[in-house]
Amino acid sequence: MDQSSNAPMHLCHVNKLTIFINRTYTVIYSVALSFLLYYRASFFFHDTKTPILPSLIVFVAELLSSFEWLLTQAYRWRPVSRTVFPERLPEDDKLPAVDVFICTADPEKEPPVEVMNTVISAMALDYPPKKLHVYLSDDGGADVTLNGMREAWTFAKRWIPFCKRYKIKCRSPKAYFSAAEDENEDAALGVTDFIRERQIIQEKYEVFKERVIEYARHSDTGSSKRRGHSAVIEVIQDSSSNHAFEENEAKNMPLLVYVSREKRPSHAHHFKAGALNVLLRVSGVISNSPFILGLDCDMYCNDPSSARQAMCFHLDPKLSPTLALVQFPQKFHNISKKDIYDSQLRETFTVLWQGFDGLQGPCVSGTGYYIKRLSLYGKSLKEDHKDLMELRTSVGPSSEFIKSLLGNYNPNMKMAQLAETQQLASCTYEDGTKWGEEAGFLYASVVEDYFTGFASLHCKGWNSVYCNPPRPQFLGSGTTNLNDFLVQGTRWSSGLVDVAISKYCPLIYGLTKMSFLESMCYGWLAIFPICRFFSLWCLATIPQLCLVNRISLYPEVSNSYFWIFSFVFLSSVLRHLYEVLTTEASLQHWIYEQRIWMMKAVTSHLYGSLDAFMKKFGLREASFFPTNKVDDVEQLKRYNAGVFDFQTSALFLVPLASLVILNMASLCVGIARVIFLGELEKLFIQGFVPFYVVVVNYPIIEGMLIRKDNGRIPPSVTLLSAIASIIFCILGSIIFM
Ligand SMILES: O=c1ccn([C@@H]2O[C@H](COP(=O)(O)OP(=O)(O)O[C@H]3O[C@H](CO)[C@@H](O)[C@H](O)[C@H]3O)[C@@H](O)[C@H]2O)c(=O)[nH]1
Ligand SMILES: [Mn+2]
Repeated sequence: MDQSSNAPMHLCHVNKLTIFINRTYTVIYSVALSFLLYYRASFFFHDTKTPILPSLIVFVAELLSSFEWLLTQAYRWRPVSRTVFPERLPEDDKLPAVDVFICTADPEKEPPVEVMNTVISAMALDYPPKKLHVYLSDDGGADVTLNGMREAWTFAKRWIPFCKRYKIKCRSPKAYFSAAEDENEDAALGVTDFIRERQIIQEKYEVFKERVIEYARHSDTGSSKRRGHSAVIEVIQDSSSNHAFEENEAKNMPLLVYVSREKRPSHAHHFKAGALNVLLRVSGVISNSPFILGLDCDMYCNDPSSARQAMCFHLDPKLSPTLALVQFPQKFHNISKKDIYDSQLRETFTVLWQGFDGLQGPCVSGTGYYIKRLSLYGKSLKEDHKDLMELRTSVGPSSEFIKSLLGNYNPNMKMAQLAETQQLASCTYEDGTKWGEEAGFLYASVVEDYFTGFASLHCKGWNSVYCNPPRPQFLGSGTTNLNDFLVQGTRWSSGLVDVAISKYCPLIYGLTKMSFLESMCYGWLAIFPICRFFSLWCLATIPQLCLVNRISLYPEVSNSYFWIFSFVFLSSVLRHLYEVLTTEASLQHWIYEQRIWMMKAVTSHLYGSLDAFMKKFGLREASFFPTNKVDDVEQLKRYNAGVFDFQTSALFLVPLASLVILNMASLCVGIARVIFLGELEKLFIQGFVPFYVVVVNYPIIEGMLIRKDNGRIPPSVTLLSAIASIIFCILGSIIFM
């Protein structure tokens, strides 16, 4: 390791050409948009024949989507990418310690074998074992998880040395053994010892897996257990010994700790943020590492080098004083070539986060980040932390924990500390403290990651970086059916809109606390669900209703504004296509995104926004239903074949189907008018809107009218939707006439 040289541990690349293209586009498109909005606005003064209401609604929709578009330009202002040189890090004994936090909540939706694979992969990170501590938070309080951890520990004692000896890259045993040989890039392939040993380990893995499955069969995984149970904290170790730290050192094993916080139905538990805060406290009195790797239970380490890669930034003296976290992208192991739901979240992790990175850095993205512990303690530490009384009111009464905060702390576990963890994980510990408001992960939104990154980190002067190396460092399971996808999208929208309509709205609160462009990025995330559901609902109904009622909303072909509208539409579509193609996705994927973007806007974004408003007015309670990580064989088959699976709630299906029916009907009226009245020139744009909606959403039509399998849209839903769109059409006509 060359420590003496001054070579940098990381580089940041600014792509000048991309920046030039992006900024030029922003300018040209802004001009076109201004003309478009001018056309609309002047319409109210000149045209007195046309009813005002439809034009007004369309105008508001256009204003909102223009505003949304403007905010996204911040992400295009200065995208950067980064390279790291972990080989230039200091010696192992100079590396800081890392605590890994893994959260699981429900053994039925999150298969224990997979969760254990994540645990094992984290234990096998390429990092000094003495400096690695893995904590699993189990909100399900399930026996299978605790027993699974004990089994995982035993298996890891064989697995870790094997991985290290043969430099295995993929350290989740499940992923490793299920990959084809050439995918694993095994350096020692062909060496007889290696082949023999791999065989033995594979058998051990099968035994381990069977035992966990067996536990799951007999374990109490009922929902009553999930809602209420006492705290269980256990350092996993061999039953014969009684000092985990010394023993681990001898065996070159990282520390492994099971944490199931106390939960009572009478106490709000604040979902994942609550779980993470318990982990912060419990780990504080056990290992108290200065850095934390946050992982979801399905996100296994696909490459052991992530900790070292992250340290390339955290140990850079120039960056480190203000650097709160290094974020890796979320990537998924189960993405189909025909990713019809855009489960890979392409735009977020290939375009937006790079743009964020060129400013003050991306927000915390839930999983796959290395964060500085100190940055999470909020106000309590940045200000004078010698005032003990104030610390007590802020982080609670535990003196062991306060000792850990003050830094003069020797992380050497004693029984007393372990007893202290019971108190730290109890559901009353946070009463009257600042946990969730200033300290730790924040509770005000179910997208705790986004909100914490915003209010606790970037607003307080911390920065972050985004590291997206060619080999994915972490791989999780993406959603593979429409239902999970829309439910997840609804939760995200709800959590984001929570922030938009709170006093923390980034477009106001953020302006004085961070750079203007950074607050635009945060602002876009908070308000896009509202903008999109509103503008999409309007554009999917108003021009169509007007077409049926012979009200004209757009300029005729002969009008010069026709070209403005055409340019705005075509260039945005082509711009999207360009981004899709330059981020290694296919032409087909571009259509998938256009479609799922519309589908999400009229369902998830709508319901999420409503949910947020209802919570605000006290009409609903916050909820967090973990995403299902168990694949239904049939649904998975459809996803892989690129066929929509419409087995989801009618709440999602009816809006989708009704809107498509309405658009089909208005398209027919439009065609009739063109044929019989020769109104092509007059109707071009207004007829094109439903045409585009129908073409892009063809799978919905197929699901209603053509398919006969289980995944189609049930006839009853189609009927209901048809009735809904007829009623809508009649009501609309009455209002607009
Ligand atoms: O009460 C809860 C609910 C969830 N979780 C865990 O939180 C993680 C994320 O939940 P998941 O169901 O996978 O939700 P996703 O929508 O896939 O998660 C994304 O969005 C969340 C915010 O809504 C972020 O916290 C996640 O990191 C991010 O991956 C999982 O490990 C869960 O076990 C808990 O620990 N306790
Ligand atoms: Mn997830």
